[in-house]
Amino acid sequence: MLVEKKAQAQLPTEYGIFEIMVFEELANGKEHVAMIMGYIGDGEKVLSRIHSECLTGDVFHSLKCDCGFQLQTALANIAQEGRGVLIYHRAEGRGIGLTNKIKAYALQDQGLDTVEANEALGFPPDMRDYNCCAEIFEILGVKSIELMTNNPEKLETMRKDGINVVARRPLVVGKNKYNEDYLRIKTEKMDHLFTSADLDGKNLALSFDNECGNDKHLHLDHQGEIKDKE
Ligand SMILES: Nc1nc2c(ncn2[C@@H]2O[C@H](COP(=O)(O)OP(=O)(O)OP(=O)(O)O)[C@@H](O)[C@H]2O)c(=O)[nH]1
Ligand SMILES: [Zn+2]
Repeated sequence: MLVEKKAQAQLPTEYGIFEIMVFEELANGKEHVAMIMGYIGDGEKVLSRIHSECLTGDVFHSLKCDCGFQLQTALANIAQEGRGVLIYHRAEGRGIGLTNKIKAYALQDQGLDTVEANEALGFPPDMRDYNCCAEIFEILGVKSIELMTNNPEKLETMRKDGINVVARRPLVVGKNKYNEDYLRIKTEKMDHLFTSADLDGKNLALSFDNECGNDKHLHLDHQGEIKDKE
């Protein structure tokens, strides 16, 4: 047993009403979250997302990665179907934690890419493992999933751990001039499943007046489009 369910309640959100459950990972005390919408029923073909924690992207709407855009889109897709599960996997910074991720960002400011920055800090490019997520699906009675991801390792771990992946739904949103390299490195060095059309495709229109963008409020809609807000 990798995780233990600790708490559950209803959580109304702007996407609709979810059931939120907290699972403690026994090996390290991490509190993973499952957001469940609708009736899981027979557990077949459940629209799902394993979302790795990214404080900067998810909370502060950073443009340096695509995480925040993916989180919003995944929740919106689940709401559209009225049934699904999002696991919020507490693996900040691909498992190296927030402090080290920000140290890696500082190295990226000096020209290193995401993989080189991790390595310069003495870490492998990606320290995540998804076994606890498979166990959470199992506890929820989810047997087969349509997984929203571009990461082949998530698909492989689910299959190995007995969760049948019936389909992959690509999640390509939020591309902009600040995360172009980050997305490219994901295909070139991490085997993520982007097409060249995804990478060459249209960037978000950023409507900053300055490079910091701190003189305007920006509104991000669910498709990752950025619009001015009054
Ligand atoms: N170490 C490190 N972690 C990062 C960096 N940028 C984002 N992250 C973390 O990367 C994780 C998300 O991983 P990604 O590679 O963007 O995407 P993924 O989860 O593997 O794949 P998808 O399912 O397609 O989203 C989050 O935990 C982020 O905090 C970075 O430059 N360095
Ligand atoms: Zn991110």
